[in-house]
Amino acid sequence: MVVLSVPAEVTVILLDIEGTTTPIAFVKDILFPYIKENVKEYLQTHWEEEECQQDVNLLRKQAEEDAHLDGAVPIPAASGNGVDNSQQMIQAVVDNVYWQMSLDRKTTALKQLQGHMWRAAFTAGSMKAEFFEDVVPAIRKWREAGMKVYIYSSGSVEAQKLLFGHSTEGNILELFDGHFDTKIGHKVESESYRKIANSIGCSTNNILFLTDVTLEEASAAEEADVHVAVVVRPGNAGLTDDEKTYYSLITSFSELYLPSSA
Ligand SMILES: CSCCC(=O)C(=O)COP(=O)(O)O
Ligand SMILES: [Mg+2]
Repeated sequence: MVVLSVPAEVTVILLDIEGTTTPIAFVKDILFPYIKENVKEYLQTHWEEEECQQDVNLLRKQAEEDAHLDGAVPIPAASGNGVDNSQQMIQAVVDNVYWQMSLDRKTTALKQLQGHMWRAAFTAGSMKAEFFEDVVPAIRKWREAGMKVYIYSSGSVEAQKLLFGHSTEGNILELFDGHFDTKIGHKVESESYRKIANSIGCSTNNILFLTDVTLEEASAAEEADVHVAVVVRPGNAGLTDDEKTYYSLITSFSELYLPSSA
């Protein structure tokens, strides 16, 4: 088995979700289709609720920022009352969500609505998150060895808690010391990793970030002096020969060797 030695200065392991703890197929074939199939009905049912209106306002602000992009779908300002107005607005939000999802955008606005929508499916037990089989045993071992373990995903913190709280392995939220999402900054910006270190109360070089995305995520983390290992999983995007040479690669969390656990 390949073994990757974790530098002695590392005290925190920061985990991506999609393609790292969880198969991309679970996200693309279960989580995202659920949104597409249910977004219209969800908006119609919850339209008058404050949480739903906050989600719509955030999506509208994002749509304004996106106005210059090819194919962007505007969400008009609420101009009047009445069923027709609400139905037009709902259709605009649905079209905007579909457009953003067609580009796999990671905007806070889209991720917030998605998190709220998944709540019903996870809490009803009709959806259970999946993890690669090495994930839970490895995290338990890291914690026994004294590591802190955090999640950093584009999925909202609320969605992350649903995922880890309702999984095929039960509720495993206790395995994490905390969660970060795009509210701290996007995963492709190195400043986000500095803010995470600051929030945890450690230096960036005390963190090892595990992700499947080399271009921009791994590189942004590295730029902030965070240690990075790229996780190669079935279904993940392929890596170039240069990326394979440049990055430390693991195919399972069990390949990480912690000197402190020897
Ligand atoms: C609770 S995570 C749901 C998956 C998701 O929406 C997503 O964007 C995953 O992004 P990641 O940063 O974990 O690759
Ligand atoms: Mg990922």
